[in-house]
Amino acid sequence: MKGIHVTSEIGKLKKVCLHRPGDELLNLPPDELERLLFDDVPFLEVAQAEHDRFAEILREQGTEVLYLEQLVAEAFKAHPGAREEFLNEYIEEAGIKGQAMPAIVRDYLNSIEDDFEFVKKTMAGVAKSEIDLPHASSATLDDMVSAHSDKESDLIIDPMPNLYFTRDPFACVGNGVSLNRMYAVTRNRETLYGKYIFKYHPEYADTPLWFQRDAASHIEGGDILNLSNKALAVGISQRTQAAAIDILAQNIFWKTEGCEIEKIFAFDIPNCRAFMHLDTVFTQIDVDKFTIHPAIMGTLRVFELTKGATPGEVDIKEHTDSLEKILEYATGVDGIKLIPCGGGDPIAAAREQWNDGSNTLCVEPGTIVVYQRNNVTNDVLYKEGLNLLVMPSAELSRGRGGPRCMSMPFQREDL
Ligand SMILES: NC(=O)NCCC[C@H](N)C(=O)O
Repeated sequence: MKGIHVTSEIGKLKKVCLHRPGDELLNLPPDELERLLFDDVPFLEVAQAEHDRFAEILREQGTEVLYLEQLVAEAFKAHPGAREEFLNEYIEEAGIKGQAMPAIVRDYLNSIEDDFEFVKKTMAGVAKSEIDLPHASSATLDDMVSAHSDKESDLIIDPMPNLYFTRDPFACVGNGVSLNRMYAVTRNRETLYGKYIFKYHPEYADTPLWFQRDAASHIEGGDILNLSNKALAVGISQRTQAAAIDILAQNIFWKTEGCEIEKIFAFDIPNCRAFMHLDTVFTQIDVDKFTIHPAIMGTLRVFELTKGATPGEVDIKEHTDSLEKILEYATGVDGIKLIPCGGGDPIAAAREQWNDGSNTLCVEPGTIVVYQRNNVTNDVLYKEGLNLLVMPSAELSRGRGGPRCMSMPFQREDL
């Protein structure tokens, strides 16, 4: 089957998009970690081995694994001119200082003939040591200072270390995609890759977009959960603004064709790094089960958005029932059970949520990929009868994301 098809969080996973961590993790300057939204410098070789095991686990379940970098290279191959268009946009958004420097870096990147290597290089970033820096006669003062001053970074273009969290820059909903505008500049550049896949890739070029990367407000895929073909949950979080959910609702209900979603449930979660997205505190693992970080219970407000009666109108109401009841109403399934991360121990819950104990990837109802390190939560899940596919996680978890964050389903079987 061609194209995108995702109508739940749990239907059998047929195709998924990953990104194998690459040289972008070698270009991570330790004193820039906060700005780049990363928490440590991982050991690349081990991170890649862990990631390869993740991909292998998915293939063992019959899932086709697609790689973001490969899809972009295929889009360039299929459409002459796409690579040049991408490069122009990439250079414009790369934050390169000086007037002479952008053209120099552009030529340098363009000299990489192989599309796949070219794409990976744009992801890795560019260091000053790689190119001939401009000299006084051919450059502005800004070029000179940024190229040669010790006070400046050793990098001309930042790496994109968060790319292996393919969940966030775009999100598949039904047969379309929310091409996101991200909270931070460092991650907004990642959405360019999705833009070119959904514009030029032979299998995905006609995908409708429910959100555009130049929107006025930000939304990230970790906040978008497909509860059913008719219902979406979206977090209001550090990364997703309520105003972005208004835009999404307008697009889905009124401005675009082909989306089956009739109800959007907005979950207002605390605004902090540990809970950056809804999927860091809440993921669906079976028809009637969700994992949840207990710390969000009690503070959570849930709003329901539906199509209004007159063009452009969206009706909004707040739900005051328990979360279980709201989820029963939203999914149409009775007897919803919430399984707390950390098994009820607040210290274990906080520790394991920090390492994404609530961030599971469901490959079919009741079968989930989890990080090995979250043993307290994993024990609880075993006892609840879940089938756990356990993956190594010492290095990948340093980026603050788990199996759901590291995957973007392109196709799931309908339930
Ligand atoms: N869906 C997710 O929760 N993704 C994890 C993203 C982690 C990344 N370091 C970030 O801060 O954006």
